[in-house]
Amino acid sequence: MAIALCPAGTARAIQPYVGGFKCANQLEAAVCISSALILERRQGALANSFKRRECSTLVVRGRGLLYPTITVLRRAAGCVGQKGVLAVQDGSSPHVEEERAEQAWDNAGSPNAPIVPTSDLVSLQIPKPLSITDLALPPRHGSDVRVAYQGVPGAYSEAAAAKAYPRCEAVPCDQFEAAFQAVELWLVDRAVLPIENSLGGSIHRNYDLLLRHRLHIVGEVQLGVHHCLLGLPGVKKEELLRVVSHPQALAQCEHTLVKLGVAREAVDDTAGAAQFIAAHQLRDTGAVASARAAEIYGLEILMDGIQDDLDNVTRFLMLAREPIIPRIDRPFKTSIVFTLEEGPGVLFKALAVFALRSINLTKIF
Ligand SMILES: O=C(O)C(=O)C[C@]1(C(=O)O)C=C[C@@H](O)C=C1
Repeated sequence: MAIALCPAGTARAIQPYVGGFKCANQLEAAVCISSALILERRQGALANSFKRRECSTLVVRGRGLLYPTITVLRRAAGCVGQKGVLAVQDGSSPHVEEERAEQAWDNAGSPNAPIVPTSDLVSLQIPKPLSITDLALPPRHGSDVRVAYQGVPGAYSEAAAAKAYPRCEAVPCDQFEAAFQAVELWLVDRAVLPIENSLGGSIHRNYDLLLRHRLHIVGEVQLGVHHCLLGLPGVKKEELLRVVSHPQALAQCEHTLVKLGVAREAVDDTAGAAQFIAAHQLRDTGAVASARAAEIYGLEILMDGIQDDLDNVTRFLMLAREPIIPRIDRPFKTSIVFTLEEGPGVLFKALAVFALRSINLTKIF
């Protein structure tokens, strides 16, 4: 199953809706959902019916800022009980994404229900498109969830993804922005985001990312982070002049690194630091990273368990396009962001809302 979009080659992805592509004054989107369905939307008019056809493609077309909403896609997917998949186009060369629809969607609407009315259509921002070349998409290997993480293989975020979704396909992204966009553009199902560490505290930058994007927290996982000092084979730790790693990892190993008397340099992720040393054969440079990173990049473990506290735990959030609707049969954790007008006692009053309903607060940020 495959889709190619926008023959003119000017399509731009629209965030955060699935399959939204703005092309000049027209919108085109396509999603591949099954081998037996086409959703047709006529130019300039709102379609209100789905047509079943012998075709492997679901296509939605419209003029202006129409957008195929998740409702549309869900409903369409409901026709065949399969999950939709999206193709992305950037610039003039058409990119085609292929994927098997593997998961049945919950609560898919009736195929005959009306499409979202025009009044519901909202203006959408048009972000810089994420191109397929920005995010290499390996084959699925039968895994059931694709999880984007920031870093390269061997990063702790990859381990967190595997802990949360043991059969997942972890998709490396060079930046958190790319991981978020990958979810928003339906290239992956989830993104994993480190949010807090037992030694370093809150990761403020990532809280800001949560505010800037419209993804929802659907889970969390706590991972024991066991840092090693890595170097090229044959190198002794006394020979190191500098150590590179993610700033959080460097902070978590402060005591050891101070004792070693090395310069510290921050890079994007721990495993990336290991990869960098291996790629440039840097004999005077060490990396703070996982034992798995040592294995992947052919480095030696010069010191093991170098974090300042043996119980070094990082909490990671799992993000998805859609929220989980909390059930009442078990407790759910919810994150709320709000602002208050300046004034005496306003914070007290806001918190009273929770206290009066016996809602336990685990963290105020
Ligand atoms: O660089 C990595 O390996 C990451 O997964 C990032 C990260 C972080 O951002 O805190 C995750 C866990 C550790 O606390 C150190 C680094």
